[in-house]
Amino acid sequence: MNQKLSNRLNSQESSSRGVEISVSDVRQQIYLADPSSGTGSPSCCELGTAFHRLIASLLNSSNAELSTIFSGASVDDWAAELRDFGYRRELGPFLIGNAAALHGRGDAVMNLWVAVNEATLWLAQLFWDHRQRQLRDGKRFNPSELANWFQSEVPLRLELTDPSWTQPVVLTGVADSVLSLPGGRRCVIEYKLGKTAPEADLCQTTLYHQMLNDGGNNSIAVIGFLPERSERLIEGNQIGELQQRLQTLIGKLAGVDRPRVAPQPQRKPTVAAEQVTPKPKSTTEVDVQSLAKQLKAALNEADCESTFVGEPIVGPTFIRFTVNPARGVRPDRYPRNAELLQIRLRCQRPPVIQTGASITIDVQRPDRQFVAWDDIDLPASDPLHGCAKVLIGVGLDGKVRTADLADSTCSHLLVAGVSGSGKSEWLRTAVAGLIATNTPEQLQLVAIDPKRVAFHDLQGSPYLRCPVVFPGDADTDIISVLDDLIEEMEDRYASLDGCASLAEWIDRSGKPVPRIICVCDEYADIMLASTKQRRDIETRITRLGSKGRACGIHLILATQQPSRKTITGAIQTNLPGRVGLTMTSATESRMLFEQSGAEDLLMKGDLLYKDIGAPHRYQAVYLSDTQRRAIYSASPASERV
Ligand SMILES: Nc1ncnc2c1ncn2[C@@H]1O[C@H](COP(=O)(O)OP(=O)(O)OP(=O)(O)O)[C@@H](O)[C@H]1O
Repeated sequence: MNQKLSNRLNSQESSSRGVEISVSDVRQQIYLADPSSGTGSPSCCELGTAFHRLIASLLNSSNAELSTIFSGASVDDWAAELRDFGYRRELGPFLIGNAAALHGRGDAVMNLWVAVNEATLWLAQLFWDHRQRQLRDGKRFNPSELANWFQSEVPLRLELTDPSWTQPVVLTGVADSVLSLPGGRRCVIEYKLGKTAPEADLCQTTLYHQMLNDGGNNSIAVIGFLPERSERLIEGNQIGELQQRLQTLIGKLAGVDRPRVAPQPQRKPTVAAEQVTPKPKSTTEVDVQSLAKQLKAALNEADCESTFVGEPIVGPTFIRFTVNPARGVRPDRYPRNAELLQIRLRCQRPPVIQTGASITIDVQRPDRQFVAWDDIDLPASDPLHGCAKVLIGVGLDGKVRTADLADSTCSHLLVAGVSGSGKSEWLRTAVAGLIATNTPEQLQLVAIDPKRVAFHDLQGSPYLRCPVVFPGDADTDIISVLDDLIEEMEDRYASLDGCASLAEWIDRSGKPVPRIICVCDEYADIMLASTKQRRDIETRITRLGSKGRACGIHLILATQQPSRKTITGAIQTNLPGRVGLTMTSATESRMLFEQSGAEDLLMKGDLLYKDIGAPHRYQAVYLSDTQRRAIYSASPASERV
């Protein structure tokens, strides 16, 4: 990052006060207001991340590498060299490392490859033109100066004020790239892979531009690789009106555009999302009939002649068709032909197919809906006991599914999913649901955060039994955190005095006793630190898992890596409730559910949940950063009026 920019960011940070809101919150709201304009997300999240990494890595090449790349005699040579270099350094290792997850997704990989070609050609042309200008002006072309043009992943922060607001709003975000051209002009660039949501992308970029505080001279560009390059450039003098409209929306989202009311976290936070978040669309807005026709034709092509049973059910994420196979068609033909169905129905992932008494085929909705926190009802809370129900998601019937930790079938939860599948969001929403339905006398949280980002906002919360645990910090001993829970468990057993459960104990004493819930994001990080640590942690998790429920101590553990090393036999047995977000392979899905299926989920909170019986599919509830902070920092229920 250049010095000027870094100075500005530091000074902005120190002067910040007011309600904090992130650019991605604003983007999400704009997308939710018109999801028909695109998928809202890259065509495939891991591929999008790989693409970003490749561009950042090219731009961060060493001087020697840049000199080699730009030694050719034509712009095509430069592009070829950039592409080969990017392949060797980023793309090749990514494709090899994710071979299993990318199996059957040849179209998406091809798109990525075309996008990489387009992106390297674009960069080569940009630099070539610069070289030609340098030569024309009699100046030396120095490839290493190009790297200074771009700053990747630039963190930005800006305090906004408005006369009609009750307090300032602090806007935060990370811009993909800031291009500083010779002559002082700067351009904010967002790279998008695939058709996302053009309006939301433009607004996001406009906000980054405003956060750079560059005045009217500089332009913004949203450069998409769809996979062919598409560029939307807006000059500085056209940006003002858009910024004004965005400021109005930000005021609403942050809840500062009207007199503030006392926080009521038991229900919904003060975010004015109801004004911008549409309810899920009715079934008539998806062309279910034409999708059914396409599905029937694809099934016939796959020699899976079928009769459709009942009406298709339209959920927020996918549409479920139930079919009966014609005589002579074996049920296992359906999953084997999932990839053909994916191609014919033009879906991102193969449909999830479950076979049983009849066969269900879940086809991704072309206009996927997210389930906003404001659209759901939280589980009821008992004045004495509080509520032990954890939000899982919303099912096909539109109903909220919860897991009752007081129940032995789901007293502890294991959560797994690849990076970007929505694990951390799910955990944070689960914690928000618990906070919103309990007082600190009814609930104590132990939050373990190896990635340091999942529970940061919880710090200082009265619901915490101990400060948020960041494994790796010098003064943090994860084993003693678990030992403290075991000690508390043994103490509680000594006090239960014949009561079979925490509920019975509370009823007998007439006083609340807090349920203790230990939530850990990415527990593989602490498990795999060393063989000894792995054994030590496994022993403690097993003890808490086997005895914790009766005295109200529960574990919710998440991991990106559901393997034999992290989900050992003892952990499998003692953590009965399973939340599976998108996984990299059928093998990982089997680790959690003893069956495949989670590898075909659609990221962003699309999940399977299982306690007893077969897994069922839900869409996790979306809680914006602002809403989450409002709930995490709201006064506890006991102080509410
Ligand atoms: N329920 C949801 N509804 C809508 N979007 C969601 C939902 N859950 C997650 N997302 C989107 O998916 C993105 C990735 O989510 P999240 O950070 O929770 O993934 P993750 O699995 O924890 O990844 P990592 O392990 O890399 O942190 C989020 O930035 C958010 O935009």
